[in-house]
Amino acid sequence: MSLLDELYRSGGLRTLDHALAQSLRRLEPDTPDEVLAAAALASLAIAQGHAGFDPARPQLPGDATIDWPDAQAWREQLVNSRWVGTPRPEQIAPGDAPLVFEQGLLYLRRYREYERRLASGLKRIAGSAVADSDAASLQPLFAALFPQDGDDRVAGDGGQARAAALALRRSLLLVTGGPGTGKTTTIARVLLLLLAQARGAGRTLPRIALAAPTGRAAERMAESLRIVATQLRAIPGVDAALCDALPQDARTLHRLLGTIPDSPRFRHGADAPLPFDVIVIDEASMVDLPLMCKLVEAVPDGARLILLGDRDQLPSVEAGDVLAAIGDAAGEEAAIPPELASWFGAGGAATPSLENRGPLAGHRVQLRRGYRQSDALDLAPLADAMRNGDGNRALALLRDGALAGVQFHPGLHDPLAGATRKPLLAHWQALMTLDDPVQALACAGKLRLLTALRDGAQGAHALNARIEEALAGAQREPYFHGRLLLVTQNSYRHGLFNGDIGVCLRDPAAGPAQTGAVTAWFADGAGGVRGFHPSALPAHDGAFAMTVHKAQGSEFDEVWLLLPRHDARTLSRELLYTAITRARHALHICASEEVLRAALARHAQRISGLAQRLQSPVR
Ligand SMILES: Nc1ncnc2c1ncn2[C@@H]1O[C@H](COP(=O)(O)OP(=O)(O)OP(=O)(O)O)[C@@H](O)[C@H]1O
Repeated sequence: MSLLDELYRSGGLRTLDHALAQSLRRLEPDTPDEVLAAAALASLAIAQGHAGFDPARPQLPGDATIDWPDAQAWREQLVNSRWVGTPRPEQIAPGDAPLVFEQGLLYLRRYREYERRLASGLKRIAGSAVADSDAASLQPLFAALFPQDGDDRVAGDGGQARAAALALRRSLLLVTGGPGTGKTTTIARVLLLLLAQARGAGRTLPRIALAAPTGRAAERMAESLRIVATQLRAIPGVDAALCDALPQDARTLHRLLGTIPDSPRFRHGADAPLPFDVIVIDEASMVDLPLMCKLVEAVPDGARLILLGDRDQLPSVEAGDVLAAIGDAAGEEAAIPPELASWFGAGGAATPSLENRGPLAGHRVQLRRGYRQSDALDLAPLADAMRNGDGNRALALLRDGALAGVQFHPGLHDPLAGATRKPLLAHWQALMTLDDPVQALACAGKLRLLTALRDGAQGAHALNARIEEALAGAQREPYFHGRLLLVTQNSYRHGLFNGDIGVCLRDPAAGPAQTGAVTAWFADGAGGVRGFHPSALPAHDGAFAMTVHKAQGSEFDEVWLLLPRHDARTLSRELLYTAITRARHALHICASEEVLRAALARHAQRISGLAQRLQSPVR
């Protein structure tokens, strides 16, 4: 049996992957079987979140054991195939070859081009000079925003102040850090400095855009920014008029770039750059390779791009772990620009030296200290252990039971049965007693059951069905009073986005038999709500339980995390870290020790050539 047939029969390939290989065979029947198989695997790689396929690390989903070809011989066959282009790194791949072999990876041509274009776009932004100004005039405001005296908590570990200083001097900046390390707080201060800088130089104020990959993340970003703006007004030496000029709203990346109906293209791109001088993207770890490429190409020359994110979270579902690659290429830490070192007193001189001299060196700051303290939840030690994949430490902490707000239920595979059923259902039953949409949505955000899987007995679908039945009976109406909904598709027409959560409420004046009296309510992002007839909604699911992937970018007061009975490839330390950091006040983990340990031993690693491209000098 040919390798391609073996792969297809094993069930690991998708029909699409197989069809690509078959079409190459039809066009040229002599194409070696290994080349066809590699083409199918390059197509499958995208669906698995990789940018390309590495013949030295072949793998299929499922348990099939395949006798893989020797990696070196396989590579040679690929580079000698007419279907495979081998352009130089900065060269556009030839249009007549659907595949590209480069840096040891076989790419679908389109994804290789996304990587090449993204790398070249990031280098363009990193290399462009920022508007020069008299830095000294900003020093008093900087000192007010980032006091350097040891007692003041705003000085923190210096990471926030360093990020701000760098943002003044760099047109590309990556600010990474875990939840509550002050990314939004810092960026609000940076924006204020940039506004003050422009005003001091007599220039028009910079046009600022805030965006995030999902509607929920954009809403959270805008909310945090509004809170920080209020705090900033109270700082002596900060001009309230400048605080008023801070942006109040954030949008999704799709909306920022301008979707064109039924097209993967956007209105803004290299030919029609975004009309902004400063572009800040939150939750950048969720942005996939094609979208980041399109964003970066739409950043106008001379504009600033600031990416905020937590690289330890799950990478985007689609291809590429872009934030991690940019982080790797930028190196660990950036030094304070020498011209601003005096702002940091004695500490300014002791800045890290830059070992890494690539084009992105000096463009990243990692915020390390967490500020979002809750007396109710002591999450930091567990989050650190999980982030580092330290199974022994994580389990010791969980078994010990000494972390406030964290409860471990070892071996509990069904929280909807036994002693945990009642308290879980009680929360949603309380939701069903509410009539006011604002209150109901606030109540909805308090508790969420998170699962690693979508399908199967422990998947989000089955759990939602069981919760819905428990709440409203087997004969329930599809949109019963108190049902939670999760939007699974972006709809610009509705202003509803993948990940948005809504609640169905019956009009209190309507009789029980009255149909059409249920409205699905969603937050409008400005403290209000918007109602939709359920039949008019874009694609949606139930939302009492949801996958960790869907919960990314959201937070809940109480999180119940349910892991599958048996280890699964989707489990990883990034998935666990993302899940537990969704909790604000209480966290319950239902899992066996073996599955937790196996998950923490696995990295949600993505195969990509981006970091290497970003490290090579600009030509
Ligand atoms: N230097 C600081 N001193 C005191 N409090 C701070 C400091 N930085 C941030 N905080 C507080 O910590 C909390 C979290 O800050 P912020 O929302 O900016 O973090 P974040 O990294 O953007 O979080 P997330 O990843 O959840 O979006 C806020 O309540 C903020 O006021």
